[in-house]
Amino acid sequence: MKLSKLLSSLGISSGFQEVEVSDIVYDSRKVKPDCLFVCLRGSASDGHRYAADAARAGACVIVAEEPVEAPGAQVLLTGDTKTALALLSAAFFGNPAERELKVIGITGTKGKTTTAYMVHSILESAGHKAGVMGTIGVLIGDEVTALENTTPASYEVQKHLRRMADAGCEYCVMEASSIGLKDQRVAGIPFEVGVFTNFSEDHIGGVEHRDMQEYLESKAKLFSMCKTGVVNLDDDNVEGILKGHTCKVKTYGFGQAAQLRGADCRHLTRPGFLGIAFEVAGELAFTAEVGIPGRFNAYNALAAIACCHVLGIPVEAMKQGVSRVKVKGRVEPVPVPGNYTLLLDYAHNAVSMENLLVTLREYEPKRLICMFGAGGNRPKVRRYEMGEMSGRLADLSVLTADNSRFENVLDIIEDIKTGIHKTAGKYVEIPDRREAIRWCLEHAQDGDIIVLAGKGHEDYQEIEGVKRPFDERVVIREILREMKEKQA
Ligand SMILES: CC(=O)N[C@H]1[C@@H](OP(=O)(O)OP(=O)(O)OC[C@H]2O[C@@H](n3ccc(=O)[nH]c3=O)[C@H](O)[C@@H]2O)O[C@H](CO)[C@@H](O)[C@@H]1O[C@H](C)C(=O)N[C@@H](C)C(=O)N[C@H](CCC(=O)O)C(=O)O
Ligand SMILES: Nc1ncnc2c1ncn2[C@@H]1O[C@H](COP(=O)(O)OP(=O)(O)OP(=O)(O)O)[C@@H](O)[C@H]1O
Repeated sequence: MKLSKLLSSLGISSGFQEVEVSDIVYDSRKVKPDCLFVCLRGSASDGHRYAADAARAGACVIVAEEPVEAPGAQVLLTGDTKTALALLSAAFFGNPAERELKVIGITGTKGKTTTAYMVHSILESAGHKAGVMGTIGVLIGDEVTALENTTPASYEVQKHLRRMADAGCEYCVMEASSIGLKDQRVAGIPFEVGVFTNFSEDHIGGVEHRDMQEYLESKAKLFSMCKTGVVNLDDDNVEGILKGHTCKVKTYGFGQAAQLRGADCRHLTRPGFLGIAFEVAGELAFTAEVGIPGRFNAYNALAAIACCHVLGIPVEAMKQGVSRVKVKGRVEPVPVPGNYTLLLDYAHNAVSMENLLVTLREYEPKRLICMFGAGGNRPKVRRYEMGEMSGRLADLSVLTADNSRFENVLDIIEDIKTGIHKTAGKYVEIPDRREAIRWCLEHAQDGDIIVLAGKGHEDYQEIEGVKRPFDERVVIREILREMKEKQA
């Protein structure tokens, strides 16, 4: 693409010699001839240090916030290279969000992935092709491409928006993480709708947010980037989220003041299926039956319904969408032949495990069985806490491996047991995860709820630095087949 065309996205029309730019790159190790290199200040390093290397490797233009040495390349100085990267990338990929796609952004501490998949399910039920971008990866049709971040670097965001537009999508539903918003990874995207799910303490410290105020302000940015903001009126921080907003506002919640209200939540249960139903009132009136369990999923469904209401989607598609929704690894049911329920969930810390087990307990299982392990080379306190939580809330804990990384799985299990021993919780230890799943399936009784926690959407197990294929859906199918063959 011509440099002049790219620079017009930054409002620059003169001062540079015209060249053909082959690509945009922000990592000097990936520079290719005639590319434009953007220097970013990161958490561990500073791209400005690599400007000279990038120029020597063939970059023809360097975008920087301070003068840099760049032999043979033209240097463009700007006040904010992160925003520049976002705008240049949008132009490089032909501005897919301006011309071809309606983009919906979802922010909040919890429920982003689930709400995104609910909006996607409703849109597809209404006959609209939509893509999803977030923690699970990029979904286009049935194909999922993994991502390094929930909200990836702006160049990747724009590249995947282009892929969606080329695949004929009308919509992109994307998770806008607070760090993604702070880092300008979605800068320049004219969001059709921004959705706020909820706000609580998370992502503070280290390379993430300085404090809660910065975390809240980062999320709030979405509401000056979208046409309509759909916000949870029951959340205590809604005022903070809307501070400085420039969008129209649509409210949802289970309280009386919301424009779109939920009421009368009730559990739906039959063998192999758990869901939640509620009444939608206010601007719409119908019964929503959600195909995944938990009161929090009634909130996520109401958020998705409110978002689709703004988009003018008919009620019939909303009903169908929330009842059909499946989110990989988020209280995901797996079909089994017996009269019990088997679920996969991503919970891999004490807070999510508490949320999950308290929610499942509400379905009054005969026994609640929780199979889990804990990550190696991660803080031990997480293992003690998870052990204590499962010991307190499950009828039986099955202790096994997760991503042990470079640690011995038996040592990790010992740490989990330290937590369990603070409770009267029963447990069994089966260090091999496949064998632990087999044990659960062989010992399942009618009315049980068995949850395999920790891996969620992941399809690998990381042991000694190697990611080995391990998709629990496949493993379960194989074990069930072996059990059937043994019986025959
Ligand atoms: C702290 C943080 O957000 N880091 C992100 C950031 O990398 P960084 O700032 O650490 O990069 P750096 O190593 O300091 O390097 C700075 C610059 O110098 C460049 N460089 C570096 C070395 C070199 O030799 N040459 C060179 O050019 C780098 O390419 C980069 O442009 O930019 C990378 C590319 O966009 C991200 O992948 C990376 O996310 C890391 C993996 C991460 O863990 N981020 C977390 C905190 C995050 O973003 N999480 C959110 C929220 C998730 C949630 O809601 O649960 C997310 O959206 O994923
Ligand atoms: N609306 C909600 N309120 C509270 N907890 C929720 C809500 N939705 C989901 N959860 C809990 O959080 C877990 C993660 O849900 P989900 O992946 O949808 O959220 P997320 O915001 O994408 O999270 P993450 O950024 O950690 O991936 C769920 O398994 C559930 O236990």
